[in-house]
Amino acid sequence: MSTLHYQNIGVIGAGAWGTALAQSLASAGRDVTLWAFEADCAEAINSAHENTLFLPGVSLSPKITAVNDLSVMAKCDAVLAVTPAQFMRKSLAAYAPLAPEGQPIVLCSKGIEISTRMFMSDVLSEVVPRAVPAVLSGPSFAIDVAKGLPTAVTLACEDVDVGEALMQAIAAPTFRPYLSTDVLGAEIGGAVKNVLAIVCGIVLGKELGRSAHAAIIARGFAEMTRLGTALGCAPETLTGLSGLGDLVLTCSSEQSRNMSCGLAMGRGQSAQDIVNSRTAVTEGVATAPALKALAQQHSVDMPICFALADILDGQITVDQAITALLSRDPKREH
Ligand SMILES: NC(=O)c1ccc[n+]([C@@H]2O[C@H](COP(=O)([O-])OP(=O)(O)OC[C@H]3O[C@@H](n4cnc5c(N)ncnc54)[C@H](O)[C@@H]3O)[C@@H](O)[C@H]2O)c1
Ligand SMILES: O=P(O)(O)OC[C@H](O)CO
Repeated sequence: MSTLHYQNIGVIGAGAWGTALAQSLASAGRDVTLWAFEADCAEAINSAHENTLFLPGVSLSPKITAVNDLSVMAKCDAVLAVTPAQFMRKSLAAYAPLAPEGQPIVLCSKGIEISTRMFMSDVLSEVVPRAVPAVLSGPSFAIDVAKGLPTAVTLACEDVDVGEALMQAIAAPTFRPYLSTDVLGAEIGGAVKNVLAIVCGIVLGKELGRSAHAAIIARGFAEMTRLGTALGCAPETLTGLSGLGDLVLTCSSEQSRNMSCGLAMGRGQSAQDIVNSRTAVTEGVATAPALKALAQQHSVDMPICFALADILDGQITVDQAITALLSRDPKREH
C-alpha cells in the first residue's frame, strides 16, 4: 500500500474523455480541476455544469472546476493529460515550465505523433522530463464513463508506489483501474486499435460480413502483438484491458469515432471529408501513417494497418486494398 495520497487532480483537456474522467474522479470524491483549451468551454462547465461542446447532455458534478489557465495544474497532486495525440506535445510544452518536480502525469490519449513516430510517453519524457509518467488506457467510451456505467482499464506506471497511489485516486465505484508497470505496452493497444477499428468499419461499410470482421480483429491483434513484442512490451499487457479489451470494444461498436469513420469510408466517403465534418477527434486517421512508419523502422509486418495508411494517403483505393490483402500468399498462423 502506497503512503502517497493524491486528492487534488488536474485534467488537461476538456474533450469528451477529459470531461468524463473529471466526472468519474469527482464521483470518487477527488477535487478536480479541468483545463479546457477553449475558454467558452470552461465557462459553460462552470456556469451550466455541462460541456456543451464535447460531451453535451451530461450533467456534470459541481465539484468540477474548469479553467483556461494551465498554472492551476501545478498545484495539483497529479495531472491527467487528455488532449488529442497530435496536440499533446503543444499542451505539455505549455505546461512544462510550470510542472513541479516529480508530479505524476497520466497520459490518457491514444495515438502516435505523426512528425516523430513517438508514443505519448516518449513525448512526455522529452517535454516534461521531471514528471513521473503513467498511462491510463482501456475499453472506455467517454459517455459510458460519464454516465457511471462500469468498466475497467489499465493504469501503467513504472514507479509502483506512485502507480498504487494513482490507482487509489482514480478508482471510482464504476471505474476500475488495474495496475501495470508496462507503460509502452499500455500505449500500443490504444494506438493500434484505433487504426484497426477504422478497418473494421470499412469491412462492415462494404458489407463484407461478420466473418471478415472477426478475421480482421484476430489478424489485427496478431499485428498489434508483433509490434508490441518487437518494442519489448509484456504479452500480458497486449492481451489485457488496454490491448485486446479496447480492440474488442472499438472494433465492434458504431459508437466509436474510428469505427464509424471506417463505416462511412466503406460506404464511399473520403476520410478527409469525414474528419472535416467532425469536431471530435478520430485518432486512427493520424496514427495510421505514423504506425506504418514506426513498424517499418522496426521491420515489423502489419499488412492490415499498412493497407489503411495507404488508403488514407491515396496510394490505393479501398477495393484495391481488399484485393491486395486477400491475395497475399497463404501463411502459418503463428
Ligand atoms: N472520447 C472517448 O470516448 C475516449 C475514450 C478514451 C480515450 N480517448 C482519447 O482521449 C483523447 C482525447 O479525445 P476526446 O474524445 O476527449 O476529444 P474530443 O474529440 O471530445 O475533443 C477534441 C479535443 O481536442 C482539443 N483541441 C482541439 N484543438 C486543439 C488545439 N489546437 N490544441 C489543444 N487541444 C485542442 C479540444 O479542446 C478537445 O479537448 C484522444 O486521444 C482519444 O483517443 C477518448
Ligand atoms: O470513439 P473512439 O474510436 O475514439 O474510441 C474511444 C475509446 O478509445 C474507446 O475505448
